[in-house]
Amino acid sequence: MIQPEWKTAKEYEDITYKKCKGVARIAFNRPNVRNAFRPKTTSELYDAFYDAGEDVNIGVVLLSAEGPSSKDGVYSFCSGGDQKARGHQGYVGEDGYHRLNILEVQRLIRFMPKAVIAVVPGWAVGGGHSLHVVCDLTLASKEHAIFKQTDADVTSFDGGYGSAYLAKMVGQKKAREIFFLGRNYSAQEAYEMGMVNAVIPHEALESTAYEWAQEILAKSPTSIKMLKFAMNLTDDGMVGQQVFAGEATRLAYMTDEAKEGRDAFLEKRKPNFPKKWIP
Ligand SMILES: CC(C)(COP(=O)(O)OP(=O)(O)OC[C@H]1O[C@@H](n2cnc3c(N)ncnc32)[C@H](O)[C@@H]1OP(=O)(O)O)[C@@H](O)C(=O)NCCC(=O)NCCSC(=O)CCC(=O)c1ccccc1C(=O)O
Repeated sequence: MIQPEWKTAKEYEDITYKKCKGVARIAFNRPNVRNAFRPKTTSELYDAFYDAGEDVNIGVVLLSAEGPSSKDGVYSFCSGGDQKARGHQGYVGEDGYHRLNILEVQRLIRFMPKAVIAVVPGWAVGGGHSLHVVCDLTLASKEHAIFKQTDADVTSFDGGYGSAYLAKMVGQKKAREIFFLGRNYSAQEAYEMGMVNAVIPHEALESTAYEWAQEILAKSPTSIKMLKFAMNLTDDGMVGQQVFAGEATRLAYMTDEAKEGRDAFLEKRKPNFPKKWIP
């Protein structure tokens, strides 16, 4: 079992943020409330994910959780929006504004050009369940992971990736069952449905996630990025096309044609493109 030597990348209140050999680990750190997120948590998540996205030395991000709870020893990944912070228009932060900014975190995960792995040590519930859905891969604790959708209990429904994309993953009937009945599902059941990649003994969960990350890091970064964006494309409409096409343009920038186009403009002459119509 590999024991990564994590180094704290930045100190936060509601999350921890560490890095080691190409891998960033962002973890919820409110275990006594089952890692529910309040606006401070989502702002910190956004900041850390943005940093991991910008860091050229990072290729894979683990979204994990600290724990267990010091009150009762229960493990959790995330239990969604903190219902104590919920106002009449969203979740209320220290500035008094009502926000739904976990969706911005979802978009960062979805559109970052790096693989994001959800590492689920315990409860993944409500908005916490949606977060694992939007991650590229999910690894779950054999003993402690429980998947559950309570959105319909608290009238805070994720009608985007959390439900519609989940339905693409597990099928329409199963997704409707998950949301309409709100039952508990074990890691093994979630695996059989197709929303978990592997069920891992709890002791080995974090080290396995790190090993999966290292396997991904051994691949070509451009391939991983283009494959992620290609697989996103059909579900993300024009935005999916925009993200994929942006990277195609970047690849075109690297050709002699692009250099000639730029140089011709700067030298105020007609471009003389290499006439190679590659079949
Ligand atoms: C997770 C549970 C099933 C765990 O049950 P159990 O093990 O019995 O523990 P409890 O005793 O219930 O909880 C222990 C302790 O934690 C507190 N707690 C747990 N979850 C939350 C929470 N979400 N908010 C606040 N506090 C929480 C609990 O009160 C206890 O505290 P004590 O002080 O010790 O009493 C169970 O806990 C459970 O069901 N939790 C609630 C799950 C839930 O309903 N979550 C919210 C779903 S809605 C959501 O997540 C937002 C959706 C969303 O993100 C969104 C959607 C659409 C548009 C935008 C958005 C957006 O951006 O927000």
